[in-house]
Amino acid sequence: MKTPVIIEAKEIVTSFGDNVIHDGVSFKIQKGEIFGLLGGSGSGKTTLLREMIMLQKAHSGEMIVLGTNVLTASQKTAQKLRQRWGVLFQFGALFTSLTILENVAIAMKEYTQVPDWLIEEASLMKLSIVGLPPKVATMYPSELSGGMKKRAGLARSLALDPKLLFLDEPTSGLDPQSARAFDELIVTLRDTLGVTVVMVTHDKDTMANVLDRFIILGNKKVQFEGTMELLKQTTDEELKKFLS
Ligand SMILES: Nc1ncnc2c1ncn2[C@@H]1O[C@H](COP(=O)(O)OP(=O)(O)OP(=O)(O)O)[C@@H](O)[C@H]1O
Repeated sequence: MKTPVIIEAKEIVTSFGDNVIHDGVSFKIQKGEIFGLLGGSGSGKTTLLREMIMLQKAHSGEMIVLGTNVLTASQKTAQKLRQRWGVLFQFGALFTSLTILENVAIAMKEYTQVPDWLIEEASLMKLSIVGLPPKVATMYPSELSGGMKKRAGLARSLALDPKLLFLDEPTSGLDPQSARAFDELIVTLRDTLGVTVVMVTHDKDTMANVLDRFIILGNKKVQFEGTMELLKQTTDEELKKFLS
């Protein structure tokens, strides 16, 4: 049976004024994979991710996410769609004046009619899924280490039980040990919750150990799409840089 496609980018063109960032970018992300957006600095990885989650609009092409072309989606469709994915931005962005439990509970409070006691239970469960102990619930972001903050951010992105997760540079700013532990957590989440994960990363270890497939952006186009095994066979000197 063919694996369903969760995201398909077709001939995406993006420009900021005269500055063309993507000029005909196409790729597919399949259900259940951990997919990477790679490329040199300024190649347009984050912009592509922002286009998938409707924070930015491509100039032309199609960006089909969970069956909807997000470039032409109505406001109502867009609002519903946003509840079907979770996002963890590079700088975590936890609300500093709220406890960790309150941070995790925000989306549930806003988008569901679930009673408060159940939201609290569910939030504690999300914390446990990402490997944080219950005592963290009453703490504030400033009291947590970088790795714990990332985990709390991840717990928050899981609040509405999304089947799709977007992560922007998830291991940046973490020490090597925390970064590898976070990598393992991503794989565990995919294996246990069945989420599809899309991430921007520069991290060579993440690339080798976590990603099932990835694209490499360069010269405004997709220079490579496939697995690490496939990349190892490349003779292209520019692409080889992603192996070392
Ligand atoms: N809102 C914006 N207005 C103007 N230019 C922008 C905007 N957002 C991004 N750019 C430009 O688009 C290009 C791609 O940026 P983007 O952040 O997507 O690259 P990236 O591959 O994620 O880079 P990095 O790895 O350095 O984070 C850059 O040249 C950037 O300056």
